Amino acid sequence: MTAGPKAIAEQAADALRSRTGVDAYDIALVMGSGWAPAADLLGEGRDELPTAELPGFLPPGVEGHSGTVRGIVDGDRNVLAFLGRTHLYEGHGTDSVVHNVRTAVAAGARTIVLTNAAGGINATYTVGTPVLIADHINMTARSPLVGATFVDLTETYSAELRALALEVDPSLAEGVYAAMPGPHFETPAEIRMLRAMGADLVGMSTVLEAIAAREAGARVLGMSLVTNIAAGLEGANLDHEEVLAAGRDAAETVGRLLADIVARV
Ligand SMILES: O=P(O)(O)O[C@@H]1C[C@H](O)[C@@H](CO)O1
Ligand SMILES: Nc1nc2[nH]cnc2c(=O)[nH]1
Repeated sequence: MTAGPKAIAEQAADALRSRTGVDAYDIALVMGSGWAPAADLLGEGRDELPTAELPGFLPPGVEGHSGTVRGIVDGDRNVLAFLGRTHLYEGHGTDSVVHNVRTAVAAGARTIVLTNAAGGINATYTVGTPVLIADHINMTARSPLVGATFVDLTETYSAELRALALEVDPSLAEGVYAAMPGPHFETPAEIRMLRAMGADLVGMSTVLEAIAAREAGARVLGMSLVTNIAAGLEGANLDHEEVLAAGRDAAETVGRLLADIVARV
């Protein structure tokens, strides 16, 4: 009988421990498209290894997702940063999407920071705006959970962690993140639908990882970087290069913000 996803996450955590010599990580971050350079500001990188060398991880499938995991020493805390993620649209199923979070929890992390690149729907957002995720709308119609695991999602994105982030920058916007299956971007009609549903941001990741983190009892902080205005709300067409370029431009600002928030967690 093949090992279940949580057993594989335990194996990945054990492999991580033996590779880094770190017994437990305090906090884990997932760096979305364009966020990897921000990780350089999180503290002294001590270990870095390809995630594909750990059980259950797949090689990177998307430009801007390096497929490495970095162990960072931040004062007296051990921070784990996944420089990239696996997306649902890569077609490997939900367990592959949330394996990073399950491995981080198995390695001791009880705080998970999920970052992503997103399209801006809220008219007050401009490209380069970091937005705290207050809640999400899961339009993927998928869940990483199977069976009668009725996980409460009332406070998926920790109010305590959001308050900490707002202490760092009281001007931070907060918004609702809608996750679409992708990999295609949205039609203008879909963006109008999401806006009518109350979404401020639209992306293709994060929500399944957040659900898996909540099932595991970890606190979640979610942050989007608005890398483009969502389809149809402004003239320009959308492409991944634009997303990555916006991430590079904002890396210093969002990296410093993230470092200041992580230091308070
Ligand atoms: O990993 P994230 O959600 O940041 O990646 C975003 C969503 C798509 O995967 C890609 C589109 O450009 O960037
Ligand atoms: N679904 C979706 N994901 C994104 N990631 C970055 N920009 C976008 C966008 O406009 N739509």
